[in-house]
Parts: sequence; structure tokens; C-alpha cells
Amino acid sequence: MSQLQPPDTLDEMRALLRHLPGPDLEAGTAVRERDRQLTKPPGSLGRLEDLTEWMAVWQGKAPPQLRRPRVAVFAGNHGVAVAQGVSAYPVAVTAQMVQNFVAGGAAVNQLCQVADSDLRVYELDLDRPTADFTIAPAMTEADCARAMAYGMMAVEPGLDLLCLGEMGIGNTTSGAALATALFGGDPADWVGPGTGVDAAGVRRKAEVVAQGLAVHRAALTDPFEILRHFGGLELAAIVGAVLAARMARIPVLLDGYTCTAAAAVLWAADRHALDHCQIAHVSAEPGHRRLLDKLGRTALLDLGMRLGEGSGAALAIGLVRGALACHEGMATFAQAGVSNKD
Ligand SMILES: O=C(O)c1ccc[n+]([C@@H]2O[C@H](COP(=O)([O-])O)[C@@H](O)[C@H]2O)c1
Ligand SMILES: Cc1cc2nc[nH]c2cc1C
Repeated sequence: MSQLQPPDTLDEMRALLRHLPGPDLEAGTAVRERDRQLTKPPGSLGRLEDLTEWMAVWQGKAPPQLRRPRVAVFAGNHGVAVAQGVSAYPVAVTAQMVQNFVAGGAAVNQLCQVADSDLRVYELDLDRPTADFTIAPAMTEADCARAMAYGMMAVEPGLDLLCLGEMGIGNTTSGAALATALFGGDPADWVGPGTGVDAAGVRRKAEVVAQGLAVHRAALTDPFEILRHFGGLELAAIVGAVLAARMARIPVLLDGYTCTAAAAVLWAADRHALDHCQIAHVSAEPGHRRLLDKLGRTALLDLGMRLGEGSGAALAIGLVRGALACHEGMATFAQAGVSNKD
């Protein structure tokens, strides 16, 4: 399959939503048919059964396969972190952590190794942070579209599972601004400690989000404009990657709060745009549960993690592996000579 030629304007990105492939229902039927014959009471593998069917319908393949998983981590810097001090860490940590990913020293490196997954790290102009969104839109239209296109190009056809993660000091504030603009409510409902700011810091984050919303309210005409005003380059890249994965029939695992907030831009534009995605884990960042409620989703894992960098998504690859191994490797009642219920 040839790789998608990425669009270079936001209008072309919007237009892509009209051409999203749907689920392969035949593959789903084939999976359910085999599942009924496996040596277990129906439904007894719970969400593992749903995961197998989900992989099949979005790959368009029964049985689904998991030979080439990839974790893609996008990194970007945020003007709001530079100007407003909304993180517990300095902005320089974004680039330093990218070096750490490359050197193999981060949590996501270990989790990818355990999951037998490829890991790719993409930096987006780390020395050119977005604008401080309390003053100006975070990105120009051209920068936002370019970052989305970059994320799209990271999606290589032939992958059979794509895990998405981010690295960007200050991006929980960006995620909270996206969530407030997309779903409404009080900014205080959507902010949290992030990397570990104290209660006063969390209040400050809520004020920063409120200020951004007040300044830009009239310009927030659709979800892509919300992304352009409050997102970061790495978050726009995630939006692009989610879209490109859908086009290439690659199921997606989304990581924590910030990653889900970015992907929610697509959900706000089209209620089915995230059907090929699972939320790998629910972050300790309090807004994440609220966000999952809005999206009508339950995460696969709930481990109190709040690291980002794709760590929860990398960990969840093991669940998909387990689901697919049972589906493919288990004996049927007939093969094993086990009596089925009448
Ligand atoms: O996505 C999450 O659930 C999450 C929760 C807390 C922190 N993070 C990570 O921490 C950074 C953002 O936190 P902060 O405090 O700088 O906004 C960014 O690099 C994220 O990967 C991520
Ligand atoms: C050290 C550190 C590691 C991270 N990984 C993802 N976000 C992060 C933020 C910090 C501060």
C-alpha cells in the first residue's frame, strides 16, 4: 500500500474526515465465530475478547496479527511553559529527555523492550516553542498543518499496531486547554499536577487556561481551530498520526491524558474518528477520567501512572499480545475433546 500524501492545509485535514474507512465487519464475525469454539465459557476472557475483535475489524484481518508493533513518541516545546511557568520542570527537559530516549535510558525504552516493540522518537522544532497561548494562537495555520503532516508521515504502512505518546514540558496545560475548549466546564476541572506542581501551581494552571479561553473564545470555531490555538506541535503530530493510522488500517493505542486530549480533537469533529483507538491506560492526572467519560471510553489499564512518553501504551501491547495468543493458539472444544455446554 502506498503511503498517504499528507495534506498541507487544515481544510484538507478536515476533508480527510469525510473519507475514513470503517470497520471490517466480516473480520469481526470470523473472530467471534472462532471465539465461540475455543475451550472456555463464552465471554470469559472479558475485554481480551473485545481487543481481538477490535484488532481484526480495524486491520481488516481475521485472525488479526501483531508482528510489527511500534511506539511513536512525539516531542514539542510549549510557549506557555516558557512564559507562564506551568510545569514543575524547566523546558530544557524536553530535549534532554529526547536524548535519554535515544540513549535507551527512559521508562518507555524498558517497556518497549519488554513488549518486543519498535520505538521511534520524533522531535518537532524543539528550539522553536509554540506561542504562549494566553497571548496568541499557539500555532499558525501553516505550522499546525505541517506538524499534523509530520505525524502522518511517521505512520508506516505495514505496522500492525501503533502506540502514540508525547514528551513536552508544559503540555498538561495545553491538554487541559484543549479539553476545556472541546468539552466545556471549568478549567479547574481539567488541570492537575502534571509533572508535580503544588496546589498553588494547579490553580495557576487553571488561570492560564481561563485566560487563553477568554482571549481566543471568538476564534474557536471548530476542533481544528481549538487544536491550533491551544495544542503543541507534538499534539498536532499525534492528531495527524491517528488520522493516518486509520487510513492505513492500523489500530492505535493512545497513552495518557495529554495524548487523549489531542486525539479528542478528532472525536469532537467526528464521533467515529477514534473508533480504531483504545485508551491504553487512565492517567493519575485527574482530568483524564473526566475526558474518558466524555469520550464514553474505559481505559485498558488503571495503574496510577502519570509519566507520558508512551509508557502506558507500550505496557498495553502485552495485553493485545495476550488476547491474540489466546485467540490463535487455544484449542477448540472439538480439538481438545472437552465437552461444551448443551
Ligand atoms: O499524559 C499524562 O497522563 C501525563 C501526566 C503527567 C505528566 N505527563 C508528562 O509530563 C510532561 C507534562 O507535564 P507538565 O507538568 O510539564 O505539564 C509531558 O512530558 C508529559 O509526557 C504526562
Ligand atoms: C523527567 C521527565 C520525564 C518525562 N517523560 C515524559 N514526560 C516527562 C517529564 C519529565 C520531567
